[in-house]
Amino acid sequence: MLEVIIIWGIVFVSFILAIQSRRRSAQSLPSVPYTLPWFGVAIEFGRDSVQFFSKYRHRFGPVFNVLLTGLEITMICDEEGIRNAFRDKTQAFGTYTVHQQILRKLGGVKGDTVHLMKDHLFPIILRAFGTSNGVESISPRFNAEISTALMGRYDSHSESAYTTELVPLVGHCLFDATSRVVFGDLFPTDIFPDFEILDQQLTLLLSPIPFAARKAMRSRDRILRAIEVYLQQSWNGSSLEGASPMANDMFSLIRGANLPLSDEAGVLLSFMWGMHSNTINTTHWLFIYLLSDKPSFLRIRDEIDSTMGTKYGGDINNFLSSSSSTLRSGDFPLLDSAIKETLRLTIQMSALREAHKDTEVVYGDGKRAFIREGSLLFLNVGSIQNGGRPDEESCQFRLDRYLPNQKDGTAGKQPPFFAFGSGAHMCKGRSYALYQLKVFLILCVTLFDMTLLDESGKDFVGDIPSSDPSTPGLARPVRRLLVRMERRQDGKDANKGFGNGDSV
Ligand code: HEM
Repeated sequence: MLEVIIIWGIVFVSFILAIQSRRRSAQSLPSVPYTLPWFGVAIEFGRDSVQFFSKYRHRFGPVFNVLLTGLEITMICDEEGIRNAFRDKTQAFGTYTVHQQILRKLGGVKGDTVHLMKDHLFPIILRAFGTSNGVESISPRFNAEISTALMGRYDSHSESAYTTELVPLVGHCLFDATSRVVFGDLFPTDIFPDFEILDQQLTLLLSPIPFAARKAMRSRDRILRAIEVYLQQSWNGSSLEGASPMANDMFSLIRGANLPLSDEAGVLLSFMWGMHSNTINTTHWLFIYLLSDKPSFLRIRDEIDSTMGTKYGGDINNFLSSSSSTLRSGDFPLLDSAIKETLRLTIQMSALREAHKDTEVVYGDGKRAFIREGSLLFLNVGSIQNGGRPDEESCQFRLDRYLPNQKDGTAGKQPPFFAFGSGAHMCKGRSYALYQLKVFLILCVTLFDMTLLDESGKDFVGDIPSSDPSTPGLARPVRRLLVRMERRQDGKDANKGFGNGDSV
């Protein structure tokens, strides 16, 4: 009997809170209606977040409130509003909540390590991965590791051509290379399949029903155990054997915080997720867009072949041993545009903020959205970057959209681009991310003829596979695609020195 009274009591209080919350929201912004107290719009949002935004943006305009698992969130789908929230002139917004969720649920961290991460580790990450000097210092090792990873996979097949799944090809090469660059050769790169599951199921893991993500939790636990073993074996009291200076600086701070070993591993896992997930997914999409569109692919290949010939004497080894600054000099403008276009289309939404005080966000043509202290703000970058409706031109992949000085004047009409965020919390690893994307694509295109295949191994025809609508960060394709890799017979000069065990 007592239990029944308690349960009814909870239900009653939830309803009152829900009604009050609706009344309060109604004073300022429109609210998406819901029937389930506390859960709010969770089911509709979780099923297809892209459709959710498109529907309610159309109905309520670009700024509206939702109740999502007990949290009152203001959704902003407006360029001016997003720009202003990123700029955060009144310093009203923080990122504590989102980092805490990542550390707790993805990293399994039990203690409070958000300040360690934000205030101490992020500046180190920015110096190493967000500046040209930082990337310059790690690029020689990255070039060597990525070539070994790519050619190692090719050499392990006896035939001159082999077929493989696109996701593991891209994922393994980038994951292995960057993990070794940062953490050294002792790092257990064989955790990649578990990392992939964790990334795939992240939305479920972050949801209030994490038991639905049991598979991801098991993967997380296996990864944590492997990182713990790595730390125990490679830490010699002052450095991690073979690791980069940035990893040593980071880990010295983590060790200095006197955390249990499991939390140390969890902090590293959270960092690793930020370092790999978006980069791997973007590279994956870049290949899908280019390989499914032959004319675009051939234009990119011509650009790469021609620059390889004129600037690097037709030898990819010269390219790999050159300074990373040469890649920033605008020698591959079409490739730069293709990467930006891929990011524009695939980043669905990117930023969550909490309001430390009552404030306002100016949006549209001067409208003001009132944001109450304690509520959350969701900056829905995807809806302003890619138009949101499949019939719109801005939803199509256009290789030269971001080419500078377009003759037809379209450069002036480029859609907004916030794939790396903006303002104080802009991505700390953006320079390294772009560097990896470029080098990997240039290597693949120079050394291989690549053909995209469908699940049955036939040449891929038709539309670009749709993305998983439940992933709120960077889109993931729902279809499994294969790729045939065959050593290029033309452009032999650029190929020289590669294959059959030769290394850079
Ligand atoms: C294509 C690859 C990448 C994309 C699209 C990307 C995108 C983003 C975005 C949209 C944010 C959120 C900004 C915000 O909340 O306002 C972010 C934050 C961050 N990114 Fe990246 N990222 C990429 C690669 C990387 C890499 C390689 C690293 C290296 C470790 C990295 C480290 C970080 C960190 C530490 C933050 C948190 C910044 C803060 O809250 O101050 N990212 N990234």
